Amino acid sequence: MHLLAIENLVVEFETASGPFRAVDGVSLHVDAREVLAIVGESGSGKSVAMLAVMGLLPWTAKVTAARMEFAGRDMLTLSAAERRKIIGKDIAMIFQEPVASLNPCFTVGFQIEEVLRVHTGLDAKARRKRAIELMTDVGIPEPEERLGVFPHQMSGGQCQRVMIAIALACNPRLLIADEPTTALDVTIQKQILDLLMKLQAEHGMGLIMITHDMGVVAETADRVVVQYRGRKMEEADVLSLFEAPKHNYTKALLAALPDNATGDRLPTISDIFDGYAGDGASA
Ligand SMILES: Nc1ncnc2c1ncn2[C@@H]1O[C@H](COP(=O)(O)OP(=O)(O)OP(=O)(O)O)[C@@H](O)[C@H]1O
Repeated sequence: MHLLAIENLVVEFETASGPFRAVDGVSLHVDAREVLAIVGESGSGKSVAMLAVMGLLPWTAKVTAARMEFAGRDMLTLSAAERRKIIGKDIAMIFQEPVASLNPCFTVGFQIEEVLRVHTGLDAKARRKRAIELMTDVGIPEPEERLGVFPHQMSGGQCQRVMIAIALACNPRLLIADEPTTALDVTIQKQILDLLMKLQAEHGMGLIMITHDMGVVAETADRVVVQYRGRKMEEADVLSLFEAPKHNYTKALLAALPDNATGDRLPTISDIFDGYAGDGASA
């Protein structure tokens, strides 16, 4: 049994110009202790697919799937109350903009302890102790003092560490990281990726890494799903994908890596993959 299994997921938004299909029949799975990267350029429906799993899409979104199971439970038929018990506890998500993801009005300590209050039976003293433990785990120095600060008093990297602490507060079985390093300085990106990989291994979590960056895929993933215009183009283990990509779009993503630049300009996806009609044509 997979930790998360999705079959034929479709997400359609009601827009002023009619229905818009952001996710078009995506199937994927992830197991415990496995890192699955979902890669594709901006707008390919990576975030929307995972927000559908979390139940975090606005009412204008219509979500259908042949199957959406988490740890053997059918997520499609869960009541809102049952889903709330799983989301934030067994499945947690971190986002691209750590500063914007935290509430500016509350201290970091309050925000970590609030998750523990909602999802665990810990009393106030135990919650504080656990919050200090979590701040230590994510590498924030002087954790006791830092619990009293507000998000704007921390750097972007530190805010992302706090978001990771909040996500890990209830020992989730699955963590979804949506472009977790994109908004951070290059020097900090590596630290945050290393931290995520260390915590994933220590906790034996399944991890879904949403990214547009093949470098991040190479550093983190066991298996990769390549998505384009809402559709899955290719799925492979990470070595096969880099050594023998099957789909033209995957080849274009790889060719657009800075290391593969030959002239004085970086190639873009459309330089390599022009004229693609979205029909799943492979090389
Ligand atoms: N609430 C919404 N209403 C209408 N369209 C939406 C809504 N949310 C997202 N979309 C559209 O769905 C498509 C997929 O968006 P999504 O955020 O999943 O892309 P992505 O691959 O994660 O890229 P990015 O990394 O830029 O977020 C985009 O075209 C986006 O404009």
